[in-house]
Amino acid sequence: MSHLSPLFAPTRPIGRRMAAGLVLACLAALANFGLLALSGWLLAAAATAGLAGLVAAHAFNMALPAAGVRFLATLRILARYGERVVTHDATLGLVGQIRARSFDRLVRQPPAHLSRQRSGEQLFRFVSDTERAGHAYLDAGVPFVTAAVCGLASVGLVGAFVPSAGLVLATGLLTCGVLLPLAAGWLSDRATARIATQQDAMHGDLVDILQGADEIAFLGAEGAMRHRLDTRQAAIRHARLHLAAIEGGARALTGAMAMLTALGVLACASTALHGGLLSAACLPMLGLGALAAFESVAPLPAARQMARHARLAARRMRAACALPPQATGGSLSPTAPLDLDMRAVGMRYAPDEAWVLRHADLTIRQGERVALVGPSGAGKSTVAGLLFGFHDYQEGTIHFGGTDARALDPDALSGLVGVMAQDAHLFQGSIRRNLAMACPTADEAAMWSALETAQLAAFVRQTPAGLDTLIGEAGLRLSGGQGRRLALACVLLRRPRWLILDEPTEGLDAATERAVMTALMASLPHDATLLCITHRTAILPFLERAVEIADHRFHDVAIPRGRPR
Ligand SMILES: Nc1ncnc2c1ncn2[C@@H]1O[C@H](COP(=O)(O)OP(=O)(O)OP(=O)(O)O)[C@@H](O)[C@H]1O
Repeated sequence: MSHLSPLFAPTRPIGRRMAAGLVLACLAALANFGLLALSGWLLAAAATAGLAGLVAAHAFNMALPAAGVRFLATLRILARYGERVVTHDATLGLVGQIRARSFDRLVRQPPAHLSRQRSGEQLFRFVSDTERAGHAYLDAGVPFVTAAVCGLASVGLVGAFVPSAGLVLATGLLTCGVLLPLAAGWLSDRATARIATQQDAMHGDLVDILQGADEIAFLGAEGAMRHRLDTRQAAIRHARLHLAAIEGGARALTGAMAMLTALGVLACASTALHGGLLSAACLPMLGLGALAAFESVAPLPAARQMARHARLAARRMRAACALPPQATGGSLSPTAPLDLDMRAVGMRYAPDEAWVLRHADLTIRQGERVALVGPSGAGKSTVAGLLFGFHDYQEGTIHFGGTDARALDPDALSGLVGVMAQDAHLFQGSIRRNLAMACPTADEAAMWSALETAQLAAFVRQTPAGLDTLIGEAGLRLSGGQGRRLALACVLLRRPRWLILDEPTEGLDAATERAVMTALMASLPHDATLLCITHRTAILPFLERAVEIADHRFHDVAIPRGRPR
């Protein structure tokens, strides 16, 4: 059970609902067993009374057992209905709780760790694995507990009438309720693991395909992608068929075993009948009761497979959430200047990859306006990621505002530093929604002011819906340049004291680029820092200092002078 705790341990209210669901499930199974057994007894007793003559038939009291049959039938219906409602409600609650807990843990993990995972696989873990793990109670726990309770009760009752029949029933139930699920589980574990692996990879592929749909179409790679998905799907189908065959075989064996056991129970009961130890009416009661007892063990091989699915899902969730939360607590001093100080930093994305930065020193003082330049792939974007913890570094130290960057509280940092990444994401919805996401407290005047600086206000004004113009998923209804300017407006709206802009004027014509840079520089408070990551020499004259990344280090370089026009 260690894998169920603490990520999967139910809260007290959910635990109570789970327990109530188990009680109702057991009640429904016991009512079913009692109903069949009592009906068998009633029919046989009525028949033997009828055969014994008119007096015996009149003396036979039908009312009480008939009322018992009606009571058990009603109880079975109500308990089954209640069981469905309560167990499903508890399961939904449990899944929701597991999702909330795992989300909480995932978001507190170091961004460097999160950014190394495939987003599709992360999505799968979060959606599917949490559901599977939460369903362990419904798909495996309820059937096993019900079978155990009903099995014990039926063996007890049958054994109370004829002990040898109880022994036969116990042997049959143990074979089908323990040995068969174990054997079925042993045979299906590899297929279950294969399904999990393939589904993991397929969800990763699907997200890749959705995100790169345009590129796949342009490259004419639809066939290759379809083939890849088909291959995975075929492997999943094959494994599922394997599981279905095992489950079907186990069900057939359970059916055969139920018949054999019922015959064995009847044989023992007949011996007792001949010995005068049992009345004839009890014979069908014991036979039907034995058959009814097998109804509760029939789902166990499938439940064992579900338990394995849930166990794998729980293990993956636990692994995904295993890293300790990002170390925080390095609060920034309100008086210390927000200087960035990198000393002898060495960074590479993986131990077997080339160093991006090595022995790299850089100091940027608060209020400086700096361009970070260098050839493509030199490591410019990596520097922004290092400050925010999206990438980890292996050597040296990075301090921001005098505090170790690794220990900085991400919330405090995001309040001070605004980053416009190279692939800045826009959210589906309106322009207003995107601006409000960046700064929920901003009023309309502030939104327009940020749009003015980003040179997007004129475009928004001439659209019929203005700020409420819908921009589509990931800003698809905007041009590349408009999307970047909206992303810039979002960052400016937060009025951060440090601004990191990765290619802010990418996709803009020369005149708009100049207008954006002029308005941006005019809007910055004098103590705000600007770090512009850029290839575009046209924006260098707007800045005070240029730093080039070459040979994995930072080098100050001269800015071509001449005032920007
Ligand atoms: N997530 C990643 N995993 C592994 N390597 C990466 C990753 N991101 C970048 N790199 C590698 O790190 C190096 C620096 O990349 P980076 O994006 O920082 O360069 P850049 O100077 O910003 O390039 P560009 O100007 O083309 O945007 C490159 O060699 C790149 O291949």
